[in-house]
Amino acid sequence: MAKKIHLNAFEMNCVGHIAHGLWRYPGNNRHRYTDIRYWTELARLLERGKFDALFLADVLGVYDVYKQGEETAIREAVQVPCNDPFLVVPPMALATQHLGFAVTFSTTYEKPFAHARRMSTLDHLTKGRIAWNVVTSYLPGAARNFGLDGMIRHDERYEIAEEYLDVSYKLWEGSWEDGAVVRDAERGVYADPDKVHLISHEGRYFKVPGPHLSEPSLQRTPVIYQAGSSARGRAFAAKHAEAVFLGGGSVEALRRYAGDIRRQAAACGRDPGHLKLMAGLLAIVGRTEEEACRKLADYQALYSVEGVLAHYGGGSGYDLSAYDPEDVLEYAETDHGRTAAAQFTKDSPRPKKVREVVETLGTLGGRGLFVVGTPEQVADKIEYWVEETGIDGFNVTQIVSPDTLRDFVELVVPELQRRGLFREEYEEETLRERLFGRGIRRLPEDHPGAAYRKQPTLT
Ligand SMILES: Cc1cc2nc3c(=O)[nH]c(=O)nc-3n(C[C@H](O)[C@H](O)[C@H](O)COP(=O)(O)O)c2cc1C
Repeated sequence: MAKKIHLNAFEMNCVGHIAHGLWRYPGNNRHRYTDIRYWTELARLLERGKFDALFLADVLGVYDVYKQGEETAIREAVQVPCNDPFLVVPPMALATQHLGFAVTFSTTYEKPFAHARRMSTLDHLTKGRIAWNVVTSYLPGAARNFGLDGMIRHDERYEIAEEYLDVSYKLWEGSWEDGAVVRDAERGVYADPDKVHLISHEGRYFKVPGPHLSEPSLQRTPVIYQAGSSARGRAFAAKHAEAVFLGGGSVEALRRYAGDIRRQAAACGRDPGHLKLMAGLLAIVGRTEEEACRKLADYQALYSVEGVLAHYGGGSGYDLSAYDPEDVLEYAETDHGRTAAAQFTKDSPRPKKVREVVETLGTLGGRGLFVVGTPEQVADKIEYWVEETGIDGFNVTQIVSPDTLRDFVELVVPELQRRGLFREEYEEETLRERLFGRGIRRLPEDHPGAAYRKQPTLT
């Protein structure tokens, strides 16, 4: 039987997420991101399309590498203005019954104790439909906004993330026992103190005695997503992630990253089947090929190269305005995102001149899996990419809102369902069950967080 794929919508609480300049496209609703109804309408659309989840990216600073300043990012609305991704989840959860929500949150700047409660609160309110996309951030402005002079070194950010997750697992899995909450009105006992434990964490970066402030939610630990495909990022994903948003713009890079993460997961004692690997997908769909191509031409005419270069500059650390266009872009290690830095250097099949990289970036779809065509043609490419790379699904990027995702829901999803590649109905209650099967509400036994369930009382 054909492998069923997983679909997330890839979004961000801002005007210019990925398709920079397209806020000018007539009828684009992106400017409505500050209206709560924009989000509930989007959530209902995705639920109509039986999507697994809405995946919300986030950053905590302004992109200021390109042309050594923030002007371009602000003028072009490159992920600024940008609002908090957590706060749009409750209204969307109220407007839906099944759709999951994966929210990006960085382990580098805010402490784990308050974050653990925020995630437990959302897991309660969504009835087990919440996921956490674990990132370590890559913008110098974010570091400055949290009182640092500059970014913490790239690999040390992942060391902090390791301890951050340990604290989180202890709070989610090891503090409140099942059955701690008794709600015994006659005896006047809401919770049994003997079943609520300190976590007594003392580590290199965090000191958290506990106990957790939230009572156990359906999933306890939210589904753990991770996005960051550097060598250190892949090692982190192999140990912790249940779902990975892979970087890498080519089939070869995706295949290599996917294989590496699965091999490393097995080496960590995890069943590689307990990780779902997703790639970003830009799909422009028409009822006819001509219609799809006309949409592409209209979108391309408004696509902002300046905006894309500002985005790429922050992600990779490379200010392409400072290079000679005829120079070959060489890999240089920075503390920004190393997946982005590798894309046109180490991951490129041949050396690329800066001029070529700018041309590629300036072309819609230049950075990843991209398809323009009829529903059948899009489904054909989706089948091909899954077979060629071994990935399990996609984060479907919104170009024009809500057109892009509405086209995908109304035209591509039925074709995928017809081919037996995608669910026709939601069957599971929680997000983790949707990814791994009915009854699997909590972390599997082979996940490092599960170890804290077995630990003796920590008080
Ligand atoms: C596909 C993809 C999506 C990402 N999305 C975000 C994001 O929304 N916010 C963020 O701070 N970092 C994001 N990152 C970057 C990493 O998660 C992380 O911030 C890290 O510093 C850079 O990762 P890397 O060097 O392992 O690529 C993303 C990376 C990839 C590959």
